Amino acid sequence: MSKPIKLAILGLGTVGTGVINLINDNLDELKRRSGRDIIITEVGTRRQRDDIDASIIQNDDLMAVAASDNVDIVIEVIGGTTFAKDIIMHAIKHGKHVVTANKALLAEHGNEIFALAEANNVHVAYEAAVAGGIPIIKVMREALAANKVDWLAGIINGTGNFIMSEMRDTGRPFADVLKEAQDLGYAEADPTFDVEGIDAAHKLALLASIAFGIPLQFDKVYCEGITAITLQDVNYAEELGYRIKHVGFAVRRTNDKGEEGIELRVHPTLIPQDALLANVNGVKNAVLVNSHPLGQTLYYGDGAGAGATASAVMADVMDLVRVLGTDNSSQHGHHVPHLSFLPKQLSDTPILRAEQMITGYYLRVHAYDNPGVLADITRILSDAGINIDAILQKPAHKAGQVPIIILTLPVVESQMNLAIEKIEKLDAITDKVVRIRLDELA
Ligand SMILES: NC(=O)C1=CN([C@@H]2O[C@H](COP(=O)(O)OP(=O)(O)OC[C@H]3O[C@@H](n4cnc5c(N)ncnc54)[C@H](O)[C@@H]3O)[C@@H](O)[C@H]2O)C=CC1
Ligand SMILES: N[C@@H](CC=O)C(=O)O
Ligand code: NA
Repeated sequence: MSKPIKLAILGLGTVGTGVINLINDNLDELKRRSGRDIIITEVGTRRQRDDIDASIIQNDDLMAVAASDNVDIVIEVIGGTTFAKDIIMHAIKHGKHVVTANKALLAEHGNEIFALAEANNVHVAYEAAVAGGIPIIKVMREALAANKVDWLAGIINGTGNFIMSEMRDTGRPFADVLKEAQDLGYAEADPTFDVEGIDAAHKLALLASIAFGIPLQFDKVYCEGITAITLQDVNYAEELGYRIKHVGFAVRRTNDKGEEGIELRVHPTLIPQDALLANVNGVKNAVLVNSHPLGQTLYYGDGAGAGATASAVMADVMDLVRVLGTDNSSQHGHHVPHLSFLPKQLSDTPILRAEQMITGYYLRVHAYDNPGVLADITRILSDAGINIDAILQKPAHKAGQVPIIILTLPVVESQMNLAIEKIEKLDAITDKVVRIRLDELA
């Protein structure tokens, strides 16, 4: 019988505890699939825990655990981008394979971390970092490896989707639902990462790199969260046959000169109610990938939570167990490149600036119900070359002001900015124009 595979878990919060539970529950499955005993030898924890097996060494010196001779694979689930980075670099330098759920760290420092891993002939696996339990990294790096990806669109933050779904279905207040998402273990340590779209932007940066073969560029992802979305807009969108979802888009575009660019954006967006992504609710995530020649494929499941995330962590461990079991465990043998494409083959295709992005729009304009105001607004839009798809004028709600809802066809953002500036200067307009993107891609 081969030697057991020895794991260290750094951080015993939601995910770390989920991994211990999974191993206890499914030990037999793991062994029958890998042919090896998989044992946790050490954990890195701030406080001693009396609810874990006495054979596991508990250590508050995480650096020592990461370099221990008693460990083959280091699982980093402490989160954050400073200490977690030091510790992963330390583990790599000590020849350990690493499994991490830390999308913030990889989105911001992945280029450096992956390069160090390659130089040290070890792997950094990160299935849990994107869309929780959905095996999207494996799918994109392996199952779709023969395809050229044109675009992908995904609901990739469980907390945000849970909040949006609950608010729409029950009218519960934002803060109340966020608290529940935290209690369920879905939210980040700092939940502004969830509700301001930062977590989704981290995940989109990772997905885009493996989809298009570009270096990680989190700083170029356009990012809007869900905090400005009101129930009023949710309801108007529903009246018009749309649902508002927080979606990440990575889209390859070619301009009329044949130059390629990539749109990377996360934001709330209206999508048709009968679209698949419109019906992904609660903590579920979904990623829709359009690739050539396969066409569209959709991946769906729990995007957060202890069990789902532990499933992804342990799927990576199982892959590494197989690598460790081969004679040649180096990247030249059985290793799928970290970003799916060979490091020297990553391309410098530019990421488009926000003003160059193309989407449709939902506009909510508040105006005094004067004769001609609607004509003025539609003239400004048509002068800017913007096609209107639908208009809804609601009854006056305060002091003779009417909300006017306009849906437009796709337009370059810079054009829409100019049109909105002109609309806001009209005398009859009382408030800033509310704008939410609308995307038929999803
Ligand atoms: N909760 C979820 O559903 C998912 C979480 N993730 C990622 O997994 C990672 C962990 O997330 P959670 O388990 O939810 O967080 P958590 O906050 O529940 O757990 C983190 C644990 O690490 C410990 N820790 C932090 N710094 C430490 C240090 N210096 N020494 C010892 N212990 C330390 C904390 O005390 C805590 O117990 C994060 O990177 C997160 O983004 C990824 C996918 C899903
Ligand atoms: N906070 C994240 C956890 C999983 O990545 C989320 O809610 O999606
Ligand atoms: Na995943």
